[in-house]
Amino acid sequence: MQTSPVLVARDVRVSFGGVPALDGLDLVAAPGRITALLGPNGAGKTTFIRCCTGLVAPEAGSIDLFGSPPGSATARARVGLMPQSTGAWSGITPGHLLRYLARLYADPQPVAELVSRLGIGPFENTPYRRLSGGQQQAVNLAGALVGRPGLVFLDEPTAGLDVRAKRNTWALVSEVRAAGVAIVLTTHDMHEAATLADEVNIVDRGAVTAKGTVAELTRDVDLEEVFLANTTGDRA
Ligand SMILES: Nc1ncnc2c1ncn2[C@@H]1O[C@H](COP(=O)(O)OP(=O)(O)OP(=O)(O)O)[C@@H](O)[C@H]1O
Repeated sequence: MQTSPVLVARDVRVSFGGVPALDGLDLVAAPGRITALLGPNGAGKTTFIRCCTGLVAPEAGSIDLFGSPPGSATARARVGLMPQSTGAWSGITPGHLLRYLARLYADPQPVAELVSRLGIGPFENTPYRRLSGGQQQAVNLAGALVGRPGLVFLDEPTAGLDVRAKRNTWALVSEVRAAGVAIVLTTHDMHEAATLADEVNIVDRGAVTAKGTVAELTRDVDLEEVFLANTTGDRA
């Protein structure tokens, strides 16, 4: 049975210095489904996520999260974000950061459970800026999930991870999906998209140029070929 979408974005438009970054992007995301956004560098994926989390105000179009606008109290309480990078110079430790974030939510996940599930324990008391890229990714993912979001944005969650860490992240993301969370995932890894995504949206120059399930999109060629056929990549 199809559930109602928790994210509905229509004709979203943003430009920076007169240059369009989002040029009429449409997207929906539903509970218990992984919706992948694939696109070349500079296609507008992160800008779209920033619009959905209230960090960038679109010039036109609409974004509805659980019936509320981005940045509203309702949306903030129910939406999690794993950004591509966070304040990497911070001296805060993962333990402090996660306990601080947990206090922002009414019914957070126990931090100890997340720390254990994501293997953060050995570096829980190390300042964030001293962590490896992969360790920082684990902390960022924990931060996105600590508030038990109904919708979570994962912006390149496995970029730079080794194979084992990547598979661990895939398993966790699949568990989160099975718990009924709507997941919007960006990745440059076509294998990751083919493995995880329920629906793929290919984004080029700020708009969706192809969408469908992996099976629908890859009837004749693999996902990499579909990506290349539907993108130009001249905006990086
Ligand atoms: N704050 C900003 N000021 C000016 N230009 C910006 C800003 N944020 C994004 N852009 C531009 O908007 C376009 C889209 O960038 P965005 O980061 O959304 O792409 P992306 O698809 O996430 O790329 P990548 O795959 O490399 O992460 C790019 O041309 C980028 O240079």
